[in-house]
Amino acid sequence: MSSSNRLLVKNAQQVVLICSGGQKYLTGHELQSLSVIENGSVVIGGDGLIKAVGPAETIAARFSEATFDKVIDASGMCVLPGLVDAHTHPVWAGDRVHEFAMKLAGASYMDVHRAGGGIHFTVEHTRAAAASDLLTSLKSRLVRMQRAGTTLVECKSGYGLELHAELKMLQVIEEAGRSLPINISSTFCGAHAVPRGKTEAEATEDVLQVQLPLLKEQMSAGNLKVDNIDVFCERGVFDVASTRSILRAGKDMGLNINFHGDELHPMNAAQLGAELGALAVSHLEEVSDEGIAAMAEAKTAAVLLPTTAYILRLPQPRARDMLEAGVIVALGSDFNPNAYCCSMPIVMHLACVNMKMSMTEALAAATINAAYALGRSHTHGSLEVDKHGDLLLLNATRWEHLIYQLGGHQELVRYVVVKGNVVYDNDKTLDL
Ligand SMILES: N=CN[C@@H](CCC(=O)O)C(=O)O
Ligand SMILES: [Zn+2]
Repeated sequence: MSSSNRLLVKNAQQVVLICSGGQKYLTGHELQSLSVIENGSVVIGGDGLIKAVGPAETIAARFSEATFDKVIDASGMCVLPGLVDAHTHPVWAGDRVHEFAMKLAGASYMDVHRAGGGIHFTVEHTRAAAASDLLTSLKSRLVRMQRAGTTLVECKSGYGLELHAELKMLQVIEEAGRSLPINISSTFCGAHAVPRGKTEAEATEDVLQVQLPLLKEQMSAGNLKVDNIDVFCERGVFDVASTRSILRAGKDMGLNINFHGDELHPMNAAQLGAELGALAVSHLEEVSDEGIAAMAEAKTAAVLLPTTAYILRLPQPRARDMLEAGVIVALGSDFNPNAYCCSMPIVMHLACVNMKMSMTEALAAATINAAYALGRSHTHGSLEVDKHGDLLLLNATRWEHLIYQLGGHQELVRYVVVKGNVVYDNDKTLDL
């Protein structure tokens, strides 16, 4: 074989495939052990897709005549698929460090929100910010995520709450995806809160009659690419009826349904997600048994966000009950001004300790199942032939170090690779 390939990663102590049978998600007993090759190699072709992955000797023999743009000797290292962060709010201006002190002193999330802080504070600053400033801060946040191993990330709008500011945020997300080597799944979240001066009914009408039609126009004209629709379905924010009408309208435009539900109060949002064929519902701290059963049946993924429960001292999402019921469990960082965390390794650690997930469950939730929640598990989330050559290399001989070493990813992650190109080399500053 003599065609040119982009990258050979050879002789890794472990290559963690996650799965090897083309599964789109993993549930139940499939999560007890993941597919791992001891002493393995990976080849990424000139198209950036995985051409081969297998035992080092087999790959060496098969590619003995091949040429590679780059070869990494991964002796003593582990190779994993790039991590997938299934829920973030990374476009905003104005941090909320002052609110952290209030929350530590006992104020609840909704106390702060009702007092005009929380999302409202961020909306005010984001509306006033120039797109170029939002882009600069978004890019630096995405780079931080990437250095912690994330190669596919969901990014929401939702701090505009009116047409022009929402479109500004979506354009900034799109521009970041064009200028940085990271995969983005973009989400319209114009119903993230009821804006000041409007009732819930008026805000719902604005999303249905103004924001979504204009978004559709922009998408049809090829000016904007958006993947998902989101609503914050919560008591005092959007009720089930408003949520249903907005999500249905988004689905009619071809968007995947992926929304916030059952976070602070039980709202039957999980059942709503199942009814609407949602790809995912996030949060679920207050999900009911019926909601869990409905999500398992409908194959609606549960995107669990361990940082939120941790920071807000909420009850932990019932990960074990969901896993036992066969729900597709995914993870997200929920990066936002309330939960300032860019690191999926920390998220996995919290999921294991606080939500009682095993390390194999957490890694699958942060790879193949998170990719499923974004409708991308046919191309991302595992190291299988023809998927994107997105991976990370760890300075460790067992992959579990990535979860075990709390906050240790800065030293552990040696390389991050996207479509066969090294986008982060921990030993060098790359000029991308
Ligand atoms: N719960 C609603 N939305 C975000 C928080 C956004 C914010 O507080 O700015 C979340 O997922 O945690
Ligand atoms: Zn969120």
